[in-house]
Amino acid sequence: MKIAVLPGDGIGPEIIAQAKRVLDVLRQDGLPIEMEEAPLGGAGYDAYGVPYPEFTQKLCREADAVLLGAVGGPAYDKLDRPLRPERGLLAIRKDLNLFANLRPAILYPELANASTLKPEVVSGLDIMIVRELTGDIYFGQPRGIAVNELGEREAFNTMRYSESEIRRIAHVAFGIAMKRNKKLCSVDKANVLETTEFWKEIMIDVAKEYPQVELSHMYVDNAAMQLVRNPKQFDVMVTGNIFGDILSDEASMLTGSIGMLPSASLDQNNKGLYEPSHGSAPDIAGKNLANPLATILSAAMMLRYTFNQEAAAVRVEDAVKKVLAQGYRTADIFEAGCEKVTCSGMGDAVVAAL
Ligand SMILES: NC(=O)c1ccc[n+]([C@@H]2O[C@H](COP(=O)([O-])OP(=O)(O)OC[C@H]3O[C@@H](n4cnc5c(N)ncnc54)[C@H](O)[C@@H]3O)[C@@H](O)[C@H]2O)c1
Ligand SMILES: CC(C)[C@H](C(=O)O)[C@@H](O)C(=O)O
Ligand SMILES: [Mg+2]
Repeated sequence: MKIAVLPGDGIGPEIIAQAKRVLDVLRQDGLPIEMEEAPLGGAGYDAYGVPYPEFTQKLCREADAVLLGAVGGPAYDKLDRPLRPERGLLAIRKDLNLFANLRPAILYPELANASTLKPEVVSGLDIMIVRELTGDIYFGQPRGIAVNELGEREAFNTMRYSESEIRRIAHVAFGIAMKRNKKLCSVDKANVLETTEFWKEIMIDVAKEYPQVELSHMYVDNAAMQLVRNPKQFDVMVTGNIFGDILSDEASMLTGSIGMLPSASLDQNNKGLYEPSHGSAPDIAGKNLANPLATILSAAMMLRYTFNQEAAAVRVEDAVKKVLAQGYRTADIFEAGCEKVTCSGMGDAVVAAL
């Protein structure tokens, strides 16, 4: 089980350290886990002058899975666009063909009060957001900032999806729906954008191969509203790269904190990159305050999706449930009556629970 570990920037190294401790426990208990580290994002720029260095690329290509912290930070925001940390993240997703991004928003019962929504709105929540990750306006050409024919500067990006790109993510989403409650909601803006009108057409076509799945469609603006009005109407949601980026951050707050939302980014063969859905949180970096649970839960997803180690994945998830039941809380999910712990303190608790 060869894992490339990319701590990244900001809180990345702090949260990755805790996930590594969890994997160390599993290794001591017999899983053949090998971990090797490499820099990505700002750390890549600092070490090699580029956000996705060749050294990192080679390690990730050779590994079975990649565990990533987060990238980015104010120190790098003034760099030329191709050198910025976020470009490193997009590059690795594209390079490894990680087109299927799974972002499960699950509310642990103990955190019902940590959500900013009323407990009855979110209790029992279990949504899987399937986000297409290597297409859309993120990668579409042409893009840029240029002077137009009137001599004025203008900026442009291109929303683009090919039929095969939509088909393959549709199959992933329908496959997941088949294993869950056989309900899939495809989110688009087909009333305005041709790209997503086409998306909807292909979703309807692929649905013929999954007659047991009930497919519905929703415009993205309505979906954003419904996610806070009545999130439990959703089971599996599938959408494009940009809408999925936004809706998954929104869904994270249903679970109490963005520090709770893990993710898996998979290729056709379930090789995957696993990372929390949140960013490098520069405001709390270096203070040992970050919530490491999204990263630890991402490691659990890695055990499940890439390594087929369901029992080990459940063991990690159960350990997370246990520490929450024991009342341990990082600052982002803290409530009165609980015990506030640091990032490494939460790691201690999870290791003890394991
Ligand atoms: N996958 C990634 O690597 C990724 C994702 C999103 C943003 N980013 C980058 O991160 C930087 C900061 O972006 P941002 O501020 O918009 O988003 P962010 O997710 O880093 O932070 C948003 C807010 O959530 C809090 N937060 C995030 N993760 C947390 C955790 N684990 N525990 C407790 N609190 C947490 C932060 O303190 C902040 O207040 C930017 O450079 C951005 O490009 C990277
Ligand atoms: C940092 C950024 C490139 C990234 C994205 O937009 O995909 C992030 O927001 C995410 O959700 O993983
Ligand atoms: Mg995002």
